Amino acid sequence: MSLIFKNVFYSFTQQRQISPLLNDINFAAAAGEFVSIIGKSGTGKSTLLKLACGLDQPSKGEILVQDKPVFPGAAGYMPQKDLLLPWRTVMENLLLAPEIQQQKRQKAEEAKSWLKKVGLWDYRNAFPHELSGGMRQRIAFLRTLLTGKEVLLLDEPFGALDAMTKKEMHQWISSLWKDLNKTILLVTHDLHEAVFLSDRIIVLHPTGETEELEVKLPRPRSAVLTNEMAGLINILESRITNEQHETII
Ligand SMILES: Nc1ncnc2c1ncn2[C@@H]1O[C@H](COP(=O)(O)OP(=O)(O)OP(=O)(O)O)[C@@H](O)[C@H]1O
Repeated sequence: MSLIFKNVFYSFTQQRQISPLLNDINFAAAAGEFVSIIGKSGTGKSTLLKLACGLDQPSKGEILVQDKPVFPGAAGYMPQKDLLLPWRTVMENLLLAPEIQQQKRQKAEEAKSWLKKVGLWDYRNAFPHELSGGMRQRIAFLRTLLTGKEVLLLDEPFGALDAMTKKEMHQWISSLWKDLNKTILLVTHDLHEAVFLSDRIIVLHPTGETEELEVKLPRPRSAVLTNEMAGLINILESRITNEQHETII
């Protein structure tokens, strides 16, 4: 397993609620699996990703990334905002982290090859303000890929994009991911996105508990909403809105 949450509890010290924000979270993501986390606002999705990044410690329980206790930098992280530095070109942004880690020369070839592969080579010397929202997110995703980590944590990366660009990004990530063999944990509010991209969806409830839904639809998946997809989205919607939940599967 690439990522394991074992009996994880988490409370903020200054938290007003009596029960913990995350309440005995258990799940595992296999190598190469695409898992999404959905849930109402404030249920702790971003907190869960923060723990998976090793940026904070659970109050109780264990988090393993590739069979080792998580540490900062064990997984690649992509936030909702692309955080590209406006004064650096696309290539310079891609090579920022390698530069700090003194791996710029080794990673430069890899960065070039990714830019060519995804059709952004002509933009290598462009500055972020010269790119569309979708292009910026592609660069931000490539930057996460260049970390070379097996586990990638994506926190609502397409949340700020318009509907059409978002759809294009779904197709793009999905076709890229099938050859990557990376484990992806995606936090999203978009149920269609979760169903289109995921092998498995974890619903985080306000009680701090979870339930899971396996997405058994064959790939590549239809860009147009099918009856099966709509059915799954309905199930997820009812699970999110109904706090008195029973197990889905
Ligand atoms: N540093 C903090 N100290 C205290 N409480 C916090 C802190 N950060 C977040 N919280 C609270 O923890 C809860 C979960 O926050 P989190 O951002 O993880 O939720 P989320 O499910 O990702 O929300 P959203 O869907 O709105 O992004 C919220 O009620 C939030 O107010």
